[in-house]
Amino acid sequence: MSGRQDGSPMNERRARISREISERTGITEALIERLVRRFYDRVRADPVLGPIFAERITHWEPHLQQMFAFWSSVALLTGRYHGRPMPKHAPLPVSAEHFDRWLTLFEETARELCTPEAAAHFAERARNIAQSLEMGVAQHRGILLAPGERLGDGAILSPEPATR
Ligand code: HEM
Repeated sequence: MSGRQDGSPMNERRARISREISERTGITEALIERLVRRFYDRVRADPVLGPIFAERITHWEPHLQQMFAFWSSVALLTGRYHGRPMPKHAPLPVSAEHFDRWLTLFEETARELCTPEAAAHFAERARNIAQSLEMGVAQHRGILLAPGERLGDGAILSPEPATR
């Protein structure tokens, strides 16, 4: 973690960008903290996702702190997060249904706590990251997903044919 907040032009520029996003969307560090805490309360109570987390996370507070930094970096471009999510997710026993459930709970929580604009800002980023994590999980199993394809239990789920 660098965590250094000197007055360099780079840091000033980053701070200005974060402030602009915050003013436009209403997203603040305090809102991120509320969102993350409530989201993981739901994840832990969820029959599909709860057991996967329970097996891997015993101390929740450090994970939550890491997720505050992650969402601060993703939503406000603060650069607070320095981890690498892909290696942590690639070996998980998950498929499309887990990512869909994760996104449903996350978006529900965001809609409850945020303005529509902030909820959309979070949801768009969450979907993109979830998609790339799902591709990473697939690749870890030797499966290359084409655009629109989803990861089934060990197999590929083909995209639905377009309905007209
Ligand atoms: C199938 C759905 C998901 C499951 C079951 C899952 C599970 C987990 C678990 C168990 C960890 C802790 C890993 C460890 O410390 O060993 C973790 C960490 C993390 N997850 Fe997920 N996750 C899911 C989806 C997502 C999505 C969609 C995002 C982002 C939008 C995300 C972001 C993160 C981040 C940033 C970390 C911290 C990684 C680090 O720096 O250590 N996860 N996840």
